[in-house]
Amino acid sequence: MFSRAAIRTLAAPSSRLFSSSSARQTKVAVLGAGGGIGQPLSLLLKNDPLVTSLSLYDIRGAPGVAADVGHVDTGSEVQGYTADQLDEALEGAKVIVIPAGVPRKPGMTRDDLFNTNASIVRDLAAAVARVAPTACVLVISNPVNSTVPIVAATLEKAGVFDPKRVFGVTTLDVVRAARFLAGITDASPADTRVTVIGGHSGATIVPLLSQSSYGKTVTGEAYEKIVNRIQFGGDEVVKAKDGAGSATLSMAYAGAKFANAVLRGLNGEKGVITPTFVKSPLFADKGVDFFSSNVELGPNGVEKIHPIGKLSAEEEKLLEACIPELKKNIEKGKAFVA
Ligand SMILES: NC(=O)c1ccc[n+]([C@@H]2O[C@H](COP(=O)([O-])OP(=O)(O)OC[C@H]3O[C@@H](n4cnc5c(N)ncnc54)[C@H](O)[C@@H]3O)[C@@H](O)[C@H]2O)c1
Ligand SMILES: O=C(O)C[C@H](O)C(=O)O
Repeated sequence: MFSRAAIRTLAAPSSRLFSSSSARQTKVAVLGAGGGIGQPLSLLLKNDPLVTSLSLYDIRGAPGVAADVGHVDTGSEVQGYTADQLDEALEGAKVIVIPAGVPRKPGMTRDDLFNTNASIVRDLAAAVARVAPTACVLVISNPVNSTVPIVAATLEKAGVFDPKRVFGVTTLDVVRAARFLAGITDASPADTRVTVIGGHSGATIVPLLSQSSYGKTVTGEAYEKIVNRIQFGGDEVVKAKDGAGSATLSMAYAGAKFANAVLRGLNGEKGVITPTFVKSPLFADKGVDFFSSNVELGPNGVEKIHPIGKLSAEEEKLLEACIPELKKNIEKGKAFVA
């Protein structure tokens, strides 16, 4: 049915999504694995050659997802855990991805999710502090601008916070920016990478189009439009899903891509650089001590936080609008734990 070459192609791991360095391999845990993001994310992680063991936890449905994903013919072992098995799920995990929590419905902001998701994320972080205190924690649950400070403050309270190992996953903004820019320039998304800084909601999302060779050709109304689309891409999906949730498939792709970058860094690969929302000195003097910017990943997590570089006048204005909102979101997260 298939030629030898075709069989080889089918068996090869996806080179588009995952890059693989020679592997010191790793146990990865997904908390919220039964959800809209958790399921496809688990499938994609099963296909990542850097993952040796996949631990799937949710308050409902994870054993079923694990049984299903576990039949995929890649090398990693998969185990599912029920609501009362969180500690077992975290045992030995080096990377922990958290998409647990409720998604938006039309008309809601990400901040409207705070009341439900803050305590979910805090309780998961407390378990991480207890069982896997040196793991890298990748936070997807919204509102990311507040949930990352919640995770950091919870780990800090337990005396195990390492700013190099807590990440807000803002990769979907980067993925969207590349896709949308490719759409209006007819270039390949591989050539339209855009650094996106700030946070992960509306005005706190600041795309630096001026730093991209294709991006800087976009001006006037087209510029206003694409910035708005990158900042509010999430709303587009929420509206189209019409009450059935928010981005899950593109988020799973983005989450797997970022997890692979972290794994490559942990494996000692050099030059792994991507935007992510971390404890950062860049705008600490303005009271914003978590910020997304290009970060080099390495064997300990964050290796180096890159400066934001030169901004256009429009980007300076976007940044001005970002800072006060981000500050409010971060303070809300910290206050919740304090
Ligand atoms: N960072 C981003 O770019 C980004 C993108 C999309 C969605 N999100 C966010 O990700 C979160 C999840 O979205 P979704 O569409 O997968 O939602 P979903 O409702 O489909 O899935 C959430 C899962 O979390 C589980 N869960 C709830 N409480 C839990 C707990 N205490 N421990 C473990 N699991 C728990 C639920 O059982 C469910 O399976 C939302 O907060 C959403 O806003 C973030
Ligand atoms: O929009 C949302 O609520 C989900 C996510 O943050 C997104 O950007 O798609």
